[in-house]
Amino acid sequence: MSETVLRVNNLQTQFQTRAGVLKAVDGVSFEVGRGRILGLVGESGSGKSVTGYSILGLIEPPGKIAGGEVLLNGKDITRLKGDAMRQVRGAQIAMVFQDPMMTLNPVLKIGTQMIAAVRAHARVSRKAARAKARNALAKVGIPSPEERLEAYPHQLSGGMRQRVAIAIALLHSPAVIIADEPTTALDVSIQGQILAEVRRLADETGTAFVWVTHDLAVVSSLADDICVMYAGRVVESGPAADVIASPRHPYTAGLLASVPAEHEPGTKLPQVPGSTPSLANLPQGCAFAPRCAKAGPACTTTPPVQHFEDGRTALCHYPIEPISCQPLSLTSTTYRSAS
Ligand SMILES: Nc1ncnc2c1ncn2[C@@H]1O[C@H](COP(=O)(O)OP(=O)(O)OP(=O)(O)O)[C@@H](O)[C@H]1O
Repeated sequence: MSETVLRVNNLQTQFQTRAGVLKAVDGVSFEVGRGRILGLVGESGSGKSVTGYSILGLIEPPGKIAGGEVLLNGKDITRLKGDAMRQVRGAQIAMVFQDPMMTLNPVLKIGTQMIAAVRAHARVSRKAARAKARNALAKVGIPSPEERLEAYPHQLSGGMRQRVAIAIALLHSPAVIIADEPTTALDVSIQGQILAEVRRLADETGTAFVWVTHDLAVVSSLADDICVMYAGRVVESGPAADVIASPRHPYTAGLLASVPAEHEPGTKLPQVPGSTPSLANLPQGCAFAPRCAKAGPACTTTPPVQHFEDGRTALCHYPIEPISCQPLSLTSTTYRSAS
């Protein structure tokens, strides 16, 4: 296991609403090693994005981090405020959003924006900042980077804009990048190219990624490790290949069973039968029990975290026995670099 760069411990993020306190993230823990990619997967509303925003200190009232720690290279960043957090964000930990225009200003040239981003965290000349920006564009596979610096965002395709957003995130060689569904809106072949670049970048630069997605096909081929979230909790975690080959939590098994064999990256994860519960009205005990074929009498009480071989976990009273089955091929493309 590579050196841990991000450790999330018992993170709790809540929103005060008219319906009461919503526990959007309820005791989430995971860690990511240098150069590793963690896939954070689950249905809509499971708490993936709020987890990402919490790590970056981007939760605004009526939301708040109610407990837990986010250790970046061993230092708890949940305690940082204002400027101190802004210094960390962008330099040591960065975000890539689904819509690159969350990062890019439509009325400024790419070069102007990237130079400003470099100089926000480093005392360097404009010339040196421009060279750094050009290198970052080249690193994410953008052809003719010098020309692209002179372009406005609207002059680039969606895929190129997302590559620019990734290049901006990489400018300061952050320890961690949180990526929130950054390829979901893109054409499948462009998505495949970007995922291959991301795998290469993680391997070459050592930047760790937390990759938030609905799409198990993406996770199965891109991620080293998986956390499956349901109703604000991690219900299963472990090495991606092992979890996909032999899920131990009935929810993960349901997600996998609902993925067609020829599932293409970019399509939304089909739903497990039943609907996701309202966070304002969760059942007692296991939140998944009402949808679970394996639910039994114990499920009215909070399930324990079961620890299995190879660091795998499942939050379940009745975990599935390990099976030796053929590895499920969710996609014909793998995004692992050759090294
Ligand atoms: N500002 C907010 N106020 C109240 N509730 C919120 C707020 N932001 C998020 N939530 C709630 O937190 C829960 C988790 O949301 P989150 O966006 O993290 O889910 P997700 O798994 O990322 O889903 P999606 O993939 O659809 O974005 C949801 O029930 C959502 O309604």
